[in-house]
Amino acid sequence: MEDFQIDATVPVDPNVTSLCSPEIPNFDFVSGETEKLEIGDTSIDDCDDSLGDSMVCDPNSRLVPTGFTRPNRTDETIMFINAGGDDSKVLDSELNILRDTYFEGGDVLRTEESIVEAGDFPFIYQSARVGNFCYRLNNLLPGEYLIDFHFAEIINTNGPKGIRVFNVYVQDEKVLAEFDIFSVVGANRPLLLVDLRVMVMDDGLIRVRFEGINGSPVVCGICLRKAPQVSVPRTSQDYIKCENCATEIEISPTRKRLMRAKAHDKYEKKIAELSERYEHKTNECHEAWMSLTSANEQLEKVLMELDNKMYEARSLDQTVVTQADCLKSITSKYENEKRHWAKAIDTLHEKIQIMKREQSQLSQEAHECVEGIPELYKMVDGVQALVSQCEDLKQKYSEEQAKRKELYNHIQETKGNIRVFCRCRPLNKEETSTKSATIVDFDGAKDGELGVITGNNSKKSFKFDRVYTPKDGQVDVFSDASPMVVSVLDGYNVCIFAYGQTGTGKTFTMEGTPQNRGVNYRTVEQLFEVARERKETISYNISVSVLEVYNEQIRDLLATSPGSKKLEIKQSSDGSHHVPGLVEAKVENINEVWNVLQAGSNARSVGSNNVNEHSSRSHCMLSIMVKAKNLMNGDCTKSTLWLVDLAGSERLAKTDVQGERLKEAQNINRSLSALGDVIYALATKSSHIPYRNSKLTHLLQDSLGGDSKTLMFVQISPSEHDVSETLSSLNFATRVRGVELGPARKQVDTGEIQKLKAMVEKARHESRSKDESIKKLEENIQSLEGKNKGRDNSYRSLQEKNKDLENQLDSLHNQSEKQYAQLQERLKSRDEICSNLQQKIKELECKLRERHQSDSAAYHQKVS
Ligand SMILES: Nc1ncnc2c1ncn2[C@@H]1O[C@H](COP(=O)(O)OP(=O)(O)OP(=O)(O)O)[C@@H](O)[C@H]1O
Repeated sequence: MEDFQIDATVPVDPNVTSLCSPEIPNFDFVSGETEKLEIGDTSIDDCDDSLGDSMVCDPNSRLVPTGFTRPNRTDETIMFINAGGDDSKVLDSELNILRDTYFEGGDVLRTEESIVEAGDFPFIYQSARVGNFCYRLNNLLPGEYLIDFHFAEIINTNGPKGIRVFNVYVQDEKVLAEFDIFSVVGANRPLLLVDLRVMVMDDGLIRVRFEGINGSPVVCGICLRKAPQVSVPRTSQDYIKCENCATEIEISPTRKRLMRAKAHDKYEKKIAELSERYEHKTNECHEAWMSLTSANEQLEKVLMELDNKMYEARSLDQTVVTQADCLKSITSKYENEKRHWAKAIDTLHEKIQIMKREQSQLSQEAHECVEGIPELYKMVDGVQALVSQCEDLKQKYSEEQAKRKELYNHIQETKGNIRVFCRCRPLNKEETSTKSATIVDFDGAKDGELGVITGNNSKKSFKFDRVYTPKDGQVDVFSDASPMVVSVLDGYNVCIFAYGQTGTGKTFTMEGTPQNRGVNYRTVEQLFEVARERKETISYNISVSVLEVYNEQIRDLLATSPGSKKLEIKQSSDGSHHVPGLVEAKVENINEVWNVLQAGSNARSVGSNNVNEHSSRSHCMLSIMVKAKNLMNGDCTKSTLWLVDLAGSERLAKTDVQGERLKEAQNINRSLSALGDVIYALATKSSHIPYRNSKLTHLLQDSLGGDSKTLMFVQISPSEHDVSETLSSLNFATRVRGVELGPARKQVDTGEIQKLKAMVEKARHESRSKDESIKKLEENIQSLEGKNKGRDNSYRSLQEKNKDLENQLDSLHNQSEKQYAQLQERLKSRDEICSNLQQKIKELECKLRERHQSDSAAYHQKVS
């Protein structure tokens, strides 16, 4: 390798001069086509200086150094191969070297680009062999040859530097180590390494091998020349030729020795000097190389940093843009929220105004209420006074009622607990048609007197509590009976029965007709009316039973399934009598009562061919049970009203009946006699009252005697044909009434009765007026209390509402303020972040600029 000396033709570039890898000590690169690096060059003048004046004109003293010739293509060129081999030229026609040239490996690349500084052979640089490859040049004559290598980075100019670092071997000796074309000349520039001296041995073979270290080797062309003969100064001869005149000057042996010694010294000196220079240059090259490498590295780093900074700047830009967008959206959101909250605040303000108005109104109302409180207190006092008055009145009323009851009872008693009303029916159609005479005289009827013409112009007079002529209607009859009826509501047992001959109007008086309702219906009607009147003080519970007694058998007329079970009269523990199993229909109003009565009437007709016939043979009994509760004092009473339509009284006397009819007649007779006996025993205050002699009296036991009141309707016929029956009935009635009261007692009664009546009326009137005033007072109190309560409630509710609204308002206000503050804070923090970011960006930009400037300066500095 030390034998090779190379001239390199490189473009004139002020920045690139004489660069050489330290690993290639034998290569010199000469800048410029015309310039020569005169390493080891010696001129004849130097010889003259060294040899003295006598040597100046000696031509042999001009020695031309070898190995540093320009690569001109002269006759000594054997062949010229470009990388592809297609443009290769073999200049030595005697040798067929091209045919024996082998290329192994690598690829050929071509380009149309031309390199202007390529000298006489631009075409060489338009193709290149790339990759690891080898040339084998055969059939060369033994001897020395010179090889030129043509390189150019034209093929892969755009690739990064340093990827094509390679070694070159000639004859298996490394002639180029880690050779990098780009680092020497850069891109698109030719590089010519010339005059690699190679010795061809007897085999006539030259092997040139390219191997990459980093990337692929590149070569554009190879030129092979014969090495010129080295001109040796003719120091061995005795003569030297003058360079000016070509005169041969004879040299003496001494001088010759001297000259030789001198030349020897001179050359040695020159060699030493050259060695020194060479060493120095090598060091310089090494340093330059090192500095270039470090500069490159630094440049790399700087560029990397620059890239990083650029990337950072770009990312920061993007961040800034994103932040700005985010900020914009936040701002718009904030604006929207601001608008929303402003609207909400406006609404709240409106609400506050409304609420304030309401509050002031409420306050006003409250003030009014407060102002009205004394009045209210007065009213309350008044109400309290009224309440106490009311209580007082209630007490008085109770007392009055008790008194009234007592008086009423007293009146009833004075009238007689057993009262007898006589009623005469009109002549019926038959009697009228037969022009039957009327034997009843009603002249004293108003005074309860009745006369019956018995015949022979004799007249028998009777006196009763009331006498009703045929003209008297049902209303007249009931008006007298009603006070007794009302007694049942006062807790007295009452018994009303109709007695008389068949067809004299018993049923008519008791039941009546739908157009002319009788005592039964009117009694119950009155009971409900009075009960309704007294409902504030007394509550009544009324139930009804309907039954009949036929042949001493009790039959429930309200029983839905007339049972086979025999109904019996039982005595309760409290002494009252009742019939277990008897239907007691609870009635609330008169319509229900009417339905019950109708049901009883219908049941009575069942199983009978002739209703009237049957009715005359049985006792029809309507029992009205009254349970009363005094709401003022809690007193309870239980009383019964019996309304009895007795069987015809004439049955036994009139006919001489047999069998069943006789039995009926006997039963009727017995029961009516028993009734008479009981009434008689009561009147005479007998120790034993024979109630149990018949089912009729047994059933009526509780309503006959004691405090109970009895009313008997004795029904008579006006017809002369019924005179005996009429007299019989009137006698029976007289017996009942007469024995009971006696005429003297009745007489005494008249004045007192009037007096008591007036008292009762007065008491009743007072009681009613007091009741009314109490009611009114109570109503007033209630309404006042209600109003007061309502006002209190409304005031309270309004106050609560007001409080609620105020609380809501406060909370809303607080909430909105909090949110507003939060939003402001967020906005502030966003602003700060933004400004910080902007500041950072600015700083970074500044830094980047500074870094860029400093780096570029440093780079420039380094490069320069
Ligand atoms: N005061 C009166 N005014 C008009 N008609 C009457 C009066 N009293 C009875 N009558 C009529 O006389 C007839 C017989 O009356 P009612 O049937 O009531 O008699 P009675 O005594 O019940 O008979 P019985 O004992 O057979 O049941 C009926 O048609 C009735 O309308």
